[in-house]
Amino acid sequence: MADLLSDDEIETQLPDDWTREGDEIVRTYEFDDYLRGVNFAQMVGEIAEAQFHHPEIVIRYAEVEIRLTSHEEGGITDADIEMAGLIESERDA
Ligand SMILES: C[C@H](O)[C@H](O)[C@H]1CNC2=NC(N)=NC(=O)C2=N1
Repeated sequence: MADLLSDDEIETQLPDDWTREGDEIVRTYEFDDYLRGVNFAQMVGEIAEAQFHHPEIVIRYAEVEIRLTSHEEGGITDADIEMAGLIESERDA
């Protein structure tokens, strides 16, 4: 059971371009077209399965919103921060 992060820990550990919204960390990625977003969502899903830590993924036209929280802990933990970092590194790949 991971510990909930403090407000300061979240603030300092949140990757660039991610924002905190209550018990979630959020980022919206923009794409040139819809299917690039769909493909990105698939990649995020694969990371989620590997990590066994699953975000909410909202696929819109030319953008994908990712929301992360640790449901069992009821807030933001290291698992969320780590997942955001993994998504960022895949996005940059
Ligand atoms: C039973 C529970 O859903 C599982 O242990 C995992 C699956 N994926 C999960 N994903 C997220 N974001 N939070 C969880 O607490 C979580 N729990």
